[in-house]
Amino acid sequence: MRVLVLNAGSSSLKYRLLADDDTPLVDGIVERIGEEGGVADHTDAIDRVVADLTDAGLDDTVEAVGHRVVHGGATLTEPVLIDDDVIATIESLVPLAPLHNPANLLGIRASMARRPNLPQVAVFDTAFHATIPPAAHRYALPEWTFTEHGVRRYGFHGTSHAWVSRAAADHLGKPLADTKLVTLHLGNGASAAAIDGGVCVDTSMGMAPLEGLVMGTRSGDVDPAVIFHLMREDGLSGSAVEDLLTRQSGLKGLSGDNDMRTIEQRAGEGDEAAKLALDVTVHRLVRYVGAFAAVLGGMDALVFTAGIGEHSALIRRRVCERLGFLGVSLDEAANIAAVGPDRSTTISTGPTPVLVVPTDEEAEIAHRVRAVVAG
Ligand SMILES: Nc1ncnc2c1ncn2[C@@H]1O[C@H](COP(=O)(O)OP(=O)(O)O)[C@@H](O)[C@H]1O
Ligand SMILES: CC(=O)OP(=O)(O)O
Ligand SMILES: [Mg+2]
Repeated sequence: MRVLVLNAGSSSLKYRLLADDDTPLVDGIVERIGEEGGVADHTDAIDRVVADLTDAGLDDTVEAVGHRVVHGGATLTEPVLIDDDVIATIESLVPLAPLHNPANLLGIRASMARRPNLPQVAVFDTAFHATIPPAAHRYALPEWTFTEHGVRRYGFHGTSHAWVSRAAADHLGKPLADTKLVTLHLGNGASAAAIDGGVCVDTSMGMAPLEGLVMGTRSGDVDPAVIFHLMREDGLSGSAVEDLLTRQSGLKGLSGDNDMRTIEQRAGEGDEAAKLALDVTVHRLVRYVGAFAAVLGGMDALVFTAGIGEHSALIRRRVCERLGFLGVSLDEAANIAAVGPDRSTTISTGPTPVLVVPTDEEAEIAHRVRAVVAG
């Protein structure tokens, strides 16, 4: 079955048409959406996909469409055929994934309007994290916040964490069922996961894709007191604080730029704000790796993936340098050679392997789509 996959992230739209045997027939990415030098918004990005498929003469050959959907909430924990109820649920979760679910819905609606007779399947970032036990998914808040408002940790990037955990076990030559992994998905959004025997037991993102690591424009962890303080002292409204934490913070808040390539270049030229952005990013990563190694009771391997994880030798080096106590010993030649790989690479010679594993959310989504359509 030929599957078209639409993977809308906060800053990019990745798309791929996969043949029966997974060969990519059309493969593209629209980057820096809404930024200088990029297209204006996700609607323009979708137009680019349609044009690309049409130019290739393949638009009519699509047999099913797979949509990455970031937030599936408490009920959508498996890939599903999209109908009106599914759309309504995804829409109701927009406040919890404001940078993502609207883009995912745009893709779904555009695709359903153009091809109403094709099976359209939603694959959720949250699904892989549904196994996280209450000790890790509940916040220390009163029960009603959970029962009435679904306040809990959901976790994101699950499609990627699932894919790279299997690929990492393959690369190590170990059964996934016997492997404890910490996976770091470092893209524009970033999250860590603790995976025990293929089952996710903890992750750094929370109710929304806002908690945890430092991201392109998102703060990651902040003391909630910061929010009340700014509301009181600066008169910020709730939505102004939300905008501050989701769109004006992270790398962008610290340095003015949200693209890691630019920040690395500026830091290399001695720019203090860019250096601080790197320092805070690295420190937060080290903190989560240590915490998740403790959660797992030991780590068989550490995995780097996604845009920064796969391409930034600098971030990998700086994190690994601080993990000697966990059995990591960086192989710098392998680390540098791992830049831009299309296969997994080991970059630590210590007892604990560190792997660079290219993620493939599109392939993972296509497999899920075939399984749903096959029933
Ligand atoms: N060669 C590179 N060196 C450092 N960072 C890189 C490199 N290539 C891409 N990146 C970073 O990867 C991030 C985007 O990752 P990606 O996984 O594509 O994001 P998205 O969350 O939009 O899917 C950006 O911060 C970008 O600067
Ligand atoms: C959930 C999330 O943060 O996704 P992305 O990294 O693609 O923005
Ligand atoms: Mg992404």
